[in-house]
Amino acid sequence: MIKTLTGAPKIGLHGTLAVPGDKSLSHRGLILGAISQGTTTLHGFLPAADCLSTLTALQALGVPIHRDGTTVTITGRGLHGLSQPKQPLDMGNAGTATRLLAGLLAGQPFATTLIGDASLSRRPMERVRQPLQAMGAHIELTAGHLPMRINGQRLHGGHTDMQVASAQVKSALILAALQADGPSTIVEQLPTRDHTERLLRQFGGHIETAADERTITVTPQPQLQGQTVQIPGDFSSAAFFLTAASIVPKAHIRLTQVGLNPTRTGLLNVLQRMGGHVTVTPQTQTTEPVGDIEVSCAQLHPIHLTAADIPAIIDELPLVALLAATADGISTVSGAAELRVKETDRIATIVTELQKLGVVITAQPDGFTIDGRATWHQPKENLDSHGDHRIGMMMAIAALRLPQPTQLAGAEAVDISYPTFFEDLAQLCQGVRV
Ligand SMILES: O=C(O)C1=C[C@@H](OP(=O)(O)O)[C@@H](O)[C@H](O)C1
Ligand SMILES: C=C(OP(=O)(O)O)C(=O)O
Repeated sequence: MIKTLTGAPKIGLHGTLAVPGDKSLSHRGLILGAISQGTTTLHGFLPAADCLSTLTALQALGVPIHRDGTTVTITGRGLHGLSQPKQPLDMGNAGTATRLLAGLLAGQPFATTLIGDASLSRRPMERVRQPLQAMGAHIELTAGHLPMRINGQRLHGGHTDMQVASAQVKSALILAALQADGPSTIVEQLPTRDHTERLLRQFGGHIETAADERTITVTPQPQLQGQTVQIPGDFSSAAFFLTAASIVPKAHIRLTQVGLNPTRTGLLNVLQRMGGHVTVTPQTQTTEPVGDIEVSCAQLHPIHLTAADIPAIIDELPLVALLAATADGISTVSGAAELRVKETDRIATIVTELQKLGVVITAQPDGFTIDGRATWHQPKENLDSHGDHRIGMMMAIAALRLPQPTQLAGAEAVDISYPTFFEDLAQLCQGVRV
């Protein structure tokens, strides 16, 4: 689908917005609800394609799930109550769903096959197969990719040193460890988002994180109890508007009830370091920290990010590139080779798309260099999401700096994580001043 983007809003961006629920927490709430006893209710669920892939897969595993808008009710089947699906589970575009379910299904007493769309079928799955195999799992891949055939086994607890900084792999190992015959220790290279750990504790699981924030111990065979979960707004969705308000002249917006888990909010630190105008007002914390964020336009300065910065900003790196493309100097991002194995090779797609606007950006194997001092121009061809939701939304924000309208090809990709993105953006473009 080609979408016309209207170009720079004359009055800037204004107003107050509550972005939809968190994608990572929506996946996890469904999965933990499915393997608990009793009813789980998710409020603020994200009804986007990725999370609906998880919902449908769990229904095919015999879990009764009812959705009414953003409220989801799950009748838990317990850790041992899933049943063999009649067909392969189609995970669509969702990397998180695939990796997490691989960990869960590795310990179930039946065989399952996971398949996905063309993008997901190119993404690496050896990263979950290898450590799960060390716990006794039997998983066959197709040249390292989907289709994935999982022959469920009795799993063994043990020690895993993770080879990649990935919350998806960590969460797969935690879900496997719940079903193992003894305790498991998982050591991360760098701390990654800890939603699985926090939510599992809420459901009654026994999981401990050491003071180094990288060593996790899981005690198996818990009696998980269904919960009521309030899912906060997705920081990664809010990030598009944090960026927009920072780079669009006269902008001033407020985003409410946003998840502020510190393992996710690297973009706030980046904006502060770049000279952005951001104010955070925390609310009462439950399982996850939540708060409001106010942001207005500022002249940004260059930034240099390295490997240790990356996990807390992994999905926001396209936006870091956009911010850097307006800064008054040269910015660098390194240690971000993981970008190459997301929905697209995001280093390549960021560079291709921003170059269409005259941005001076060079790809490196593990990041990029951007000189923000170049003058932008209207693109000579359509902007393109390349089928990647975050690239499409980043370019829609970039287009707010252009004097004339532009066209975005593949705009339907936003449905993967933010189906109402264009409506919410239009609301801020016409917004009431805060
Ligand atoms: O665990 C999660 O919910 C996610 C983890 C990240 O992937 P990796 O952990 O593989 O980097 C992130 O890119 C993805 O959007 C969601
Ligand atoms: C990488 C992402 O998601 P996933 O890995 O779940 O496909 C994303 O949402 O940017």
